[in-house]
Amino acid sequence: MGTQGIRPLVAGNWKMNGSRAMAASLVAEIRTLAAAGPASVDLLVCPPFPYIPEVGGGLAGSAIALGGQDCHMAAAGAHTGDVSAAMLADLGCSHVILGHSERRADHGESSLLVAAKAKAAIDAGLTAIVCVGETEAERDAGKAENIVEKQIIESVPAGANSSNLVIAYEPVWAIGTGRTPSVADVAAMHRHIRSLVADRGPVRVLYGGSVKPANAAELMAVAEVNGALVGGASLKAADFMAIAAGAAVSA
Ligand SMILES: O=C[C@H](O)COP(=O)(O)O
Repeated sequence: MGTQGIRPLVAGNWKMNGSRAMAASLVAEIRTLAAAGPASVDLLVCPPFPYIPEVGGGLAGSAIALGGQDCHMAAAGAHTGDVSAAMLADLGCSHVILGHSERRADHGESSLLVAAKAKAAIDAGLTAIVCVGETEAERDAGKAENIVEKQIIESVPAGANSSNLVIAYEPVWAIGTGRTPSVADVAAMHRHIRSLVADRGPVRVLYGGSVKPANAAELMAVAEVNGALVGGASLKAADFMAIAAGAAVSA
C-alpha cells in the first residue's frame, strides 16, 4: 500500500508538446473525465509556458492544479527567455517542476542551480517538484542510490518541507522508453528517498518514467510511492485519468 496519510498526486508533464488548440481540448477532456474520476487523488497539469493561460482558463473553478515546467532562480531582471516563479504564480500556477533530467541534460542544470530555483519557487508561494534519478550506467554500476542521495542533498533547499516540496524519482533510462524499474527497485529507492527527507515532514515522493495505465496500479501500490509524474501518457486524457485511477487504488 502507499504511504499512509499522504494523499497521492498525479502530475502531467506535457513537456514541449501540443498547440494552443490541443492544450484547450486536452484540458477540457481531462476536466470532464476528472469530474467522474477518483476524489482521493490530487491532479496537476504542467503545460508548456505559452499555453498556461489557456489551460488555466480551462481549469477555472476545478480542483485540478496548474504548474510550470521550470523557472528562473532570480525574482526578476535581465534574463532573456526565462520565466520567474512569480510569473507562474501570477498565472495561477501552484507548482513548478524543477531539475527534470531533460533540463539537467539539455541545459546543463546542476543540482545547486536546481536548489536555487526551488528556493525561488518556494519564496513565490509555489510547490517545487524536484526531480532526481540515475542514468542506466549509474544503475548498472550499483551507484543509483548514491547518485540520487547526492542529488537530493544538493537540490533541496533549506526551508523546503512537505507543504512546498515534492520529490519526483525518475530514472533517466525509464523516461519515454517504455521500461520501468522492478517494483522492488522502486520500493528500495523510495524508502531511501523517504529517509533522506524525513526531517522535512510527510513529503510526497512521486515515481516517474514510462508510467502507463497498464502499470500504474502496480507502481502506485509500492510503499512510499505517493503518485506519479507522467510524461507521454499525460497527453491522452483517458490514459492520464486511468493512471489517476491506479493511484486511487492505493490511496
Ligand atoms: O516528467 C515526466 C517524465 O519524464 C516521464 O516521462 P514518460 O512518462 O514519457 O516516460
